[in-house]
Amino acid sequence: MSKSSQCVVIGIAGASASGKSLFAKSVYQEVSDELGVECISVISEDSYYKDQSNMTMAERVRTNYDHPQSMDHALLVEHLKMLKAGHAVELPQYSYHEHTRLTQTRHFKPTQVILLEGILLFTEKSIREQLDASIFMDTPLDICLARRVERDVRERSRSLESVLAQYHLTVRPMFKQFIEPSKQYADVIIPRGGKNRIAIDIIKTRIRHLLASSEEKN
Ligand SMILES: Nc1ncnc2c1ncn2[C@@H]1O[C@H](COP(=O)(O)OP(=O)(O)O)[C@@H](O)[C@H]1O
Ligand SMILES: Nc1ccn([C@@H]2O[C@H](COP(=O)(O)O)[C@@H](O)[C@H]2O)c(=O)n1
Repeated sequence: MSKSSQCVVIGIAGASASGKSLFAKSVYQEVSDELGVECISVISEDSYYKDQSNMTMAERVRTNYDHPQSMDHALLVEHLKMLKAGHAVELPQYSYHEHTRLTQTRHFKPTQVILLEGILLFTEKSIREQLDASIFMDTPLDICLARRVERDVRERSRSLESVLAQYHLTVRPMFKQFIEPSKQYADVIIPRGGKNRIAIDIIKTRIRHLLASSEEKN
């Protein structure tokens, strides 16, 4: 991407397991198949969970990962500003097994469109100010819970008991306190989740327009 090109950031928020990643992945796959991998990329807010390498595993397990303070949002905002200015960043890599950042980072160059997905994105004004469009995945919580149980047991090495305990202790209460109220900041609210075909097509059309108008300017 040349420094004069625009870098558009589309935020995708919503409950855990509401389908944010799947939605972002589907849009990414289809846009990159059509227009090339160099024009679009995905960043997960989860990469910006705070580093906890100085804590014991017992302490890490007790962290409330659904509270805004668990995230290094200042670093995320700094990176978004750098990407928008045409500079590459060192993207942190996160381990759900270790509950902390990995030591290695990923060298990440700006693309014309960045899909940024995460539960707490709209709760911070400083992040909202960096978003060019905001999408909220409005999937019923019971469906999110069923999907989270399956995903966390399969992909995040969790037991059924730990997923349910965490859900009652932090995931649901923090959704009610922080995430659900942040829906008011969305430009588009998408029901049902990551496989909503019409929503994927609408966002793809918007991206095509953004890319076309950015080419006209250059
Ligand atoms: N519409 C859907 N139908 C069926 N499964 C879905 C749907 N949306 C998401 N999933 C599945 O639910 C799980 C959680 O979705 P994911 O996209 O990881 O959620 P999030 O990023 O919001 O936490 C994943 O295993 C995903 O494949
Ligand atoms: N060490 C961690 C870090 C995060 N979580 C949970 O992940 C959820 C956010 O990710 P999604 O892909 O589901 O949006 C969040 O609800 C945290 O509870 C975790 O369990 N362990």
